[in-house]
Amino acid sequence: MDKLWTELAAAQQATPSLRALFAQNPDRFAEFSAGLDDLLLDYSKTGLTETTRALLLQLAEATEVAQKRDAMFAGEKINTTENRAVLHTALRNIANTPVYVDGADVMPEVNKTFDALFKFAQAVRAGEITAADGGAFSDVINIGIGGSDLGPAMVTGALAPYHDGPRVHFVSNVDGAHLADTIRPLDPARTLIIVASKTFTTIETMTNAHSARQWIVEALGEQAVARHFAAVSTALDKGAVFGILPERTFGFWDWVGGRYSIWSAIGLPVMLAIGPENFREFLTGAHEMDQHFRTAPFANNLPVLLALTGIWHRNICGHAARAVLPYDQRLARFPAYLQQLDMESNGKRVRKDGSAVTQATGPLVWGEPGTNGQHAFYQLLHQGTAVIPCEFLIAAQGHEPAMREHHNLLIANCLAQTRALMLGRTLEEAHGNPHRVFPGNRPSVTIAYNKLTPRTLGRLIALYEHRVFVEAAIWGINAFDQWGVELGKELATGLLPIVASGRPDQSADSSTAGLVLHLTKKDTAP
Ligand SMILES: O=P(O)(O)OC[C@H]1O[C@H](O)[C@H](O)[C@@H](O)[C@@H]1O
Repeated sequence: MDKLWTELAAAQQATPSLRALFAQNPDRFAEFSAGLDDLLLDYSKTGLTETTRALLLQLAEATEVAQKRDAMFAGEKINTTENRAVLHTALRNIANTPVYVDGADVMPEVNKTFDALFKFAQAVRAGEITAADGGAFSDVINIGIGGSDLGPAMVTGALAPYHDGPRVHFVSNVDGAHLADTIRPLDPARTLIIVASKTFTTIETMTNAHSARQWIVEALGEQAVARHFAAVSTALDKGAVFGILPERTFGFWDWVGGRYSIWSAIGLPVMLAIGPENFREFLTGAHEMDQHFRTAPFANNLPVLLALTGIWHRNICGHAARAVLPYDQRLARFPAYLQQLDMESNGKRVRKDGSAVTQATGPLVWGEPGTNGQHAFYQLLHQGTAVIPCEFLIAAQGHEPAMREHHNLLIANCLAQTRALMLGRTLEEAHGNPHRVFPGNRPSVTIAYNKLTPRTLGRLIALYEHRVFVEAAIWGINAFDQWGVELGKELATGLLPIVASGRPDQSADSSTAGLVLHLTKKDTAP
């Protein structure tokens, strides 16, 4: 395997510029793109050549990506540090083929849970499950954080044209401002609150849930809690303690990672907003990508190819970041969603066996929708000293046919950016003005699709999930644990009494002690 890395590094040195690659090969687009129906991955504007692509495909083989993929789908406990299977794919297994964990088929339980969820969502939407006063719910607040927030919040935003249910709001931050600003315009009598937490112990979510409970109790009385709350968790008993009825408590399983949980009961706010049928379409799209990932030859396999561009940029070219740039306003939260998916999964420094990695792992992932980003940070993408590979997402059609002129502008801008990054502008083309020179040769991939439907969104998310999987498989790391978030949580718990008392003890370092004193002194501001 070391030999492959060495050969890749040598081949990279010999790679012509993107300008040259396109000049040499008029068929480059056709040869360096792949698709699944209308979903197209164009990676021709990266430096990959036939040689380096072949080497990367060999690397995927040498690191047993296919075997690791099959082990995941088969329900093997590939999350070794937590001794768990990884089966978010079972949640969208609309083919309903059996999926075994510890010898038992999980599909009957999955189907039962979806039946209950869809029934609940439909009844709330139809005004059959009502608020304490017998009226319908007009608003829903999802209280959750991390995977219990980013997935449903992103998907709810992305599928706005399909909303025909109650308005859905999201509260995640423990900063009281988030809850306060969300509830201010809402009527507690018309509001359903979902407490979404895999563990039901996350301090931010529990704190927000208790304050929201107080808001309901103060306005409607203690007896209203049962009618105004629902819970989503793997710890079903903990919801009952909170006063949430068992029939409004929806479970999922330890084999669903938080950042992979949008396909589970965590998707309840989405089901409420767009309805069970559209949610099923969303699951169908993801299932189609799963099937593609399992069966397509690697040379045409979208998650594998997207992962290989990632490996090329991170490990062979040494680029530390990648930008995700949806030219799709409704995907505004997609970069934030991917930050958790990618960085919490692949921000690791030891392999599965505990040995230190010898290759760089997950890059910094960031981004904003275009065209907005163009007027903000694209300066650095084009002329900054760091090269940041970009991933553009764009639909052929918007949901606003009467505004085609807008959409044409969106497409033209997206393509112009990929072209500008690739071509750059020479000193000669810039008439000798160095400030107007663009180095160019900056790579990007473009993911294009017909329209951002529930099904397409399902495919897109599954594409990125499996991309993260393939990269982790090549690096030999566990993409499914997140021990790196624990230390901060432990220290916060230890600091809370000190902050509450305003009296740091001997154990605090001078910076922490100084900051505690500064932040807990009486407000003397004018
Ligand atoms: O759903 P919960 O158990 O409340 O967890 C919410 C989030 O918190 C944790 O800190 C993890 O880093 C995330 O992966 C998780 O999604």
